Amino acid sequence: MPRFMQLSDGSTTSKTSRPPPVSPGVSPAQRAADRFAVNGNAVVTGGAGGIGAVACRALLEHGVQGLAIFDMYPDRAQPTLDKLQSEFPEATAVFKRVDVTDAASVDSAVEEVEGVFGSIEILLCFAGITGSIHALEITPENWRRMLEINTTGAFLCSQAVARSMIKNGNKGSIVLMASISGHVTNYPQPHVHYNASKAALISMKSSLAAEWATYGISVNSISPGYMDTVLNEGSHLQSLREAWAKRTPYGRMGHPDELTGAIILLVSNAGSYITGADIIVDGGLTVF
Ligand SMILES: NC(=O)c1ccc[n+]([C@@H]2O[C@H](COP(=O)([O-])OP(=O)(O)OC[C@H]3O[C@@H](n4cnc5c(N)ncnc54)[C@H](O)[C@@H]3O)[C@@H](O)[C@H]2O)c1
Ligand SMILES: OC[C@@H](O)C(O)[C@H](O)CO
Repeated sequence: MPRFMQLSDGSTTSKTSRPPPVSPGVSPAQRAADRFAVNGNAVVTGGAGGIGAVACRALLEHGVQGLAIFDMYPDRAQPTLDKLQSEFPEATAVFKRVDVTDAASVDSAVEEVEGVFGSIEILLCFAGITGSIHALEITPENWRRMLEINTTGAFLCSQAVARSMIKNGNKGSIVLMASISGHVTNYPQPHVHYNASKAALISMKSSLAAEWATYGISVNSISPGYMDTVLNEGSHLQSLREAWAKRTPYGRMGHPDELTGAIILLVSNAGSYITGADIIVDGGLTVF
């Protein structure tokens, strides 16, 4: 599996090396495509549906060859996998039933994926849960579960994949799914545990970026605003959805596909000098 990006002019570059020199033999359109090409193999946690599944399609569109979805629910993952495999027959997409909070399950899935694909260059840590409970009513179990899945899970997956990248001498890119909830307090729904779990991810991204830069591994995060996914669906959420749209300068919730530009930037050669960054994609919600 390629350790370096193969460019259309025959040269190679790595995610963290300088951008390729402008080559006279290559058309501007091809250079533009090269800039956002994503080579290698990827693991996407929480990729069975929602934002994760949309991100999987974007990775394959941009050239990822091997894709592994780590998620809890095979019934949700199977239709996603079938669709991706039929749209991208030249790629290999696999599902691993992984609970991201279980270090042993994460380690063995990473080892298996390494065995199938040979290497892992990209990790998207998108598995997560939400939940609205007033702070006075949150139980220790509510608190621990939120932090375990959203924060500890992302750490365990990042650690396992970074160990694999370093062992194989691979450079790579890790993207953590944070949220505007890590920057500002959500309103009107109360969820201090969710907000804390996402704020911790934004901090974790900076620490990991600092520690792993030496190995050529970039670590960044994305902070979406309110996106139209099942996480935010249901008639009981209708009034909240309206309130969120109203608070957003763009006047609407975001579509998951509107996150893919930021994701591809962070894992392609276009992002070769970006590490430790958080990209807010929120229709302007956090400008106030
Ligand atoms: N939808 C939004 O508005 C929004 C905004 C900001 C951030 N986010 C974040 O984006 C991510 C994806 O959100 P989504 O809207 O697509 O939600 P989603 O519920 O559709 O997807 C989350 C996925 O994570 C998986 N998952 C949950 N616990 C897991 C575990 N222990 N192990 C493995 N997989 C597990 C679920 O099975 C699910 O497939 C989450 O981290 C969420 O916090 C969402
Ligand atoms: O901040 C927006 C999201 O993180 C999330 O969709 C919301 O907080 C769920 O209630």
